[in-house]
Amino acid sequence: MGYYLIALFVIILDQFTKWTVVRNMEIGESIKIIDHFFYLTSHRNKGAAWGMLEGQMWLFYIITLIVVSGIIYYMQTQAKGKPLFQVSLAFILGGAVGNFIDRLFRKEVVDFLDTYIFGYDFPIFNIADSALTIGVILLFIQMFKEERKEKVSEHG
Ligand SMILES: CCC[C@@H]1OC(=O)[C@@H](C)C[C@H](C)CCCCC(=O)CCC[C@@H](CC)/C=C\C=C(/COC)CC[C@@H](O)[C@@H](O)C[C@H](O)CNC1=O
Repeated sequence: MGYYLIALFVIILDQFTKWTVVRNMEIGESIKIIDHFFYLTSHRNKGAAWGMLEGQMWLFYIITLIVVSGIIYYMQTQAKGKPLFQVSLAFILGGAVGNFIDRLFRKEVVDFLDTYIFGYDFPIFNIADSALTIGVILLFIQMFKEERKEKVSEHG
């Protein structure tokens, strides 16, 4: 149950930051935080990453519901007793739900984290995307750990 609180925290932080951007910034408005590195730019995305599949909301609902139900199933079964596994799933769960709420009520996703560190044309993203990406990375680390553990036990 504790791990769901991580997802809840991600959702609340994600929705609060998006709500603040929507309330205080015009679309397209940009606030410089660190010159040439980091800006807050109010942006909307009707698609997935990089604006893929723009407007395909039903597809996004279906994918998100599959992702969310898969995660809850894994949290109740395979991830039992594996903290890193649980935490990575909780981050992905929080991110997926955060963007799902936007897609449901706004029919688009609010983005505002505008960086030039990852390469000039890196898309503008949000807290939910960050949680999803962190969750995916942690999941890979977890899978790598599991694989190594099996290797060691095989060879003793
Ligand atoms: C992060 C997944 C995108 C997120 O997926 C979601 O919601 C999930 C739960 C449901 C989608 C319907 C399906 C995802 C398809 C997978 C995908 O797309 C592969 C992406 C790779 C990814 C590593 C995992 C790299 C990085 C992306 C970005 C930067 O992330 C830090 C760009 C974010 C900006 O394009 C921003 O405008 C996006 C906008 O906020 C809507 N966000 C979504 O669709």
